[in-house]
Amino acid sequence: MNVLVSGGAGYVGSHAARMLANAGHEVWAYDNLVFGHRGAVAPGRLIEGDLLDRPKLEAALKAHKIDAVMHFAAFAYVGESVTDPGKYYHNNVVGTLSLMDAMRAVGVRRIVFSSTCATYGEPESVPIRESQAQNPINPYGYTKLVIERALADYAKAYKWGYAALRYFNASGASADGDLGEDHDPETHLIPLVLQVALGQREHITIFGDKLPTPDGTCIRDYIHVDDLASAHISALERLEPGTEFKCNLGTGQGTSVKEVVDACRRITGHAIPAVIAGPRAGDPPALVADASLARRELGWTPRFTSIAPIVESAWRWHQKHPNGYGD
Ligand SMILES: NC(=O)c1ccc[n+]([C@@H]2O[C@H](COP(=O)([O-])OP(=O)(O)OC[C@H]3O[C@@H](n4cnc5c(N)ncnc54)[C@H](O)[C@@H]3O)[C@@H](O)[C@H]2O)c1
Ligand SMILES: O=c1ccn([C@@H]2O[C@H](COP(=O)(O)OP(=O)(O)O[C@H]3O[C@H](CO)[C@@H](O)[C@H](O)[C@H]3O)[C@@H](O)[C@H]2O)c(=O)[nH]1
Repeated sequence: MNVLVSGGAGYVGSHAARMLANAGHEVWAYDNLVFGHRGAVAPGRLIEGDLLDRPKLEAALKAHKIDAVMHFAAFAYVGESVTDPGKYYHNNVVGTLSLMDAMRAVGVRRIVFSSTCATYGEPESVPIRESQAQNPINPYGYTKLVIERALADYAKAYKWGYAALRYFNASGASADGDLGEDHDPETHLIPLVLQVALGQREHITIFGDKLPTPDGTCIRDYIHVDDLASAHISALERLEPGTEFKCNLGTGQGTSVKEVVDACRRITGHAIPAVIAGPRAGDPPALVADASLARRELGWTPRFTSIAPIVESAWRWHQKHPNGYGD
């Protein structure tokens, strides 16, 4: 297939684009480079453009005879979405509608969308199944939920096939250490801990150690970025007009913040000082996927099921690229 990967210069999108190309698809990354990196895209495969630029999008879809879109482009800082919701609704909702309408105008009817477990808000129970109520507790989560709904409506009315994949915590890096996580500012736990091991930070701050979890720190479901990528490809290859997938993407395993820090200590051999602070506002104590639906519907199985190999892959990337992509 000819696939347009929006946000293809970003963290998850670049891994998916590379895996798609390796699987024999023709791939074009569409990214405005606000957070993305030229070095994360295969040479000659970047179309520099904004989601809100409808004419440019339509031209790209037409010129490359695009069959399907993988849509990663969005803003994803939960805290900033609370203080500046307009920025998030504009980019994530208006921007995505611009993309969807460009697809409609050109006749592209397959899309795989990056949703998030943040659409569930405070979960009713853990592990989280797709049937749980979606009540986001921040604007970022709402922007993703709005698009899930819009996709369902477009799919019904215009006979689209779509997948809304609700990721848990994307983590890790490509096996060769050439693609990885480079966010500025960085807010995610694993890269921050590894920056301590690289000597770029004094310590890691642990947000809360008296939460209702076995060791008192937050539990998350860390899913390797290449496993996310392979789930996207499985979904894409199953999309027909009228197909609808709404699946969690996680491992089903919870790992606490302390366990992540300990794994990083073992793997890097660095003492990694940790400072305990209060919990971060809006952080649920535990988020773990029931990942069985994606296994059944997408025929997908994550290869990374424990934190150590995920951290090992991230550590390879950070050692090889201590300053990220360097742009
Ligand atoms: N990283 C996670 O743990 C996680 C978890 C759940 C969901 N998600 C979702 O997955 C997607 C990818 O996340 P990521 O961590 O790779 O983020 P990222 O910031 O690394 O990548 C997003 C890319 O989209 C581009 N972009 C943003 N707005 C754009 C616009 N208007 N036009 C063109 N390009 C634009 C950015 O330049 C960037 O390259 C996002 O939609 C995010 O909400 C991520
Ligand atoms: O310096 C830090 C950073 C994080 N944490 C904790 O580590 C865990 C993971 O945090 P982080 O890596 O920031 O990820 P999340 O806040 O869980 O959010 C990510 O995962 C969500 C889905 O779970 C996505 O929706 C978001 O886009 C993505 O940022 C949380 O318990 C945090 O409280 C710390 O203790 N110290």
